[in-house]
Amino acid sequence: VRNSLISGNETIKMALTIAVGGRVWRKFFKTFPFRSNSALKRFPTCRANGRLYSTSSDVVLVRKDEESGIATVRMNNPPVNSLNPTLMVALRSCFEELEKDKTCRALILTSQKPKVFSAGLDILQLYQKSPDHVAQFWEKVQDMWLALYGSRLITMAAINGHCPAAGCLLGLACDYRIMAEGNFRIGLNETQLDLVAPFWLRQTMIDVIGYRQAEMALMIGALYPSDKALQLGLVDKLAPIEDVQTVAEEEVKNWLKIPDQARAITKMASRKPLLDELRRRKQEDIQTFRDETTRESVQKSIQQYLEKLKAKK
Ligand SMILES: CC/C=C\C/C=C\CCCC/C=C/C(=O)SCCNC(=O)CCNC(=O)[C@H](O)C(C)(C)COP(=O)(O)OP(=O)(O)OC[C@H]1O[C@@H](n2cnc3c(N)ncnc32)[C@H](O)[C@@H]1OP(=O)(O)O
Repeated sequence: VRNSLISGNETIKMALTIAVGGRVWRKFFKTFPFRSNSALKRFPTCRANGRLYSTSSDVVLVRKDEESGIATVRMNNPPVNSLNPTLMVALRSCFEELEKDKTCRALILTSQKPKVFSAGLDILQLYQKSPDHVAQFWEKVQDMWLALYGSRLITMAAINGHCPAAGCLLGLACDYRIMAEGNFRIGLNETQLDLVAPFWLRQTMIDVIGYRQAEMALMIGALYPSDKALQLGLVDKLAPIEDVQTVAEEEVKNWLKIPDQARAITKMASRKPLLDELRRRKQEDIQTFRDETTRESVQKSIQQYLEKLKAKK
């Protein structure tokens, strides 16, 4: 599925879309439905209206520049932006609101707390929890990823610190990654916790750094320092930590010179197969995650990992 870029029918649909001029975006969204409206209603909204705006829970801060159409989305879940249900729902809601905002053209995803972009999934949510809890948790991961990976916007990760596991998942879902120079690490270290990255996350890693490097990185659960990540193509640019945001804004401005429509259609042409595959296999993926994570041996590994984290101090 992954290798067949886009079917003949879809290519014709896209060509028609381009041909109809004024109604182009309506057709475009019909061809590539990014989100479900019913799902939107279930989540807290986060309007980006030109001033610093925070969601009801304050875990996501959004500032949109009305002139340029660039929104900066800051994760604000101290101490390490671990992705708990509240943060994931707020992120998803935020991505979807920005998607709907016709004046928004780009989003920069970053951390409010420099030195840690995100510590990945909240491990405590995976430890000694009921299968139902774990299943619901995983659906939130999927939905957050679908909203970001399937976004029509220019998406840029301003990785201003450590970026392991699901932190890296967020970065990989973006179009471009700028990371802080220095002693910060990024990668998919799931195997170190006895977890297996799901097919859609593995695929994005392969798409970004190529098969051989991705296979190796995933097997050993590698966390790379930023210079090595640059060399592998896991990130696209490095900047001093205090400049990551500015460099991201400059990069977005270059991307804004490309017409939105052609850029977004091109992006969707390459991402649609994977988006569709996850949508199709969503329940199967949830069941696998639930069954794997609640397995006794995995629970033991998670417990040991948590103990190691605590013992660090
Ligand atoms: C076929 C498919 C089958 C199955 C699928 C199964 C799995 C799919 C996997 C899905 C993909 C994603 C997985 C994940 O994201 S798992 C999370 C992995 N994350 C990590 O390994 C990072 C762990 N954290 C760190 O390394 C450091 O905290 C970090 C980020 C480098 C920052 O270091 P530092 O600033 O020194 O901060 P501390 O380590 O002191 O941490 C402060 C505080 O936060 C707690 N904490 C850290 N990380 C997490 C976390 N991820 N979840 C929950 N809590 C975390 C830490 O314990 C400290 O707590 P304290 O109470 O001691 O203050």
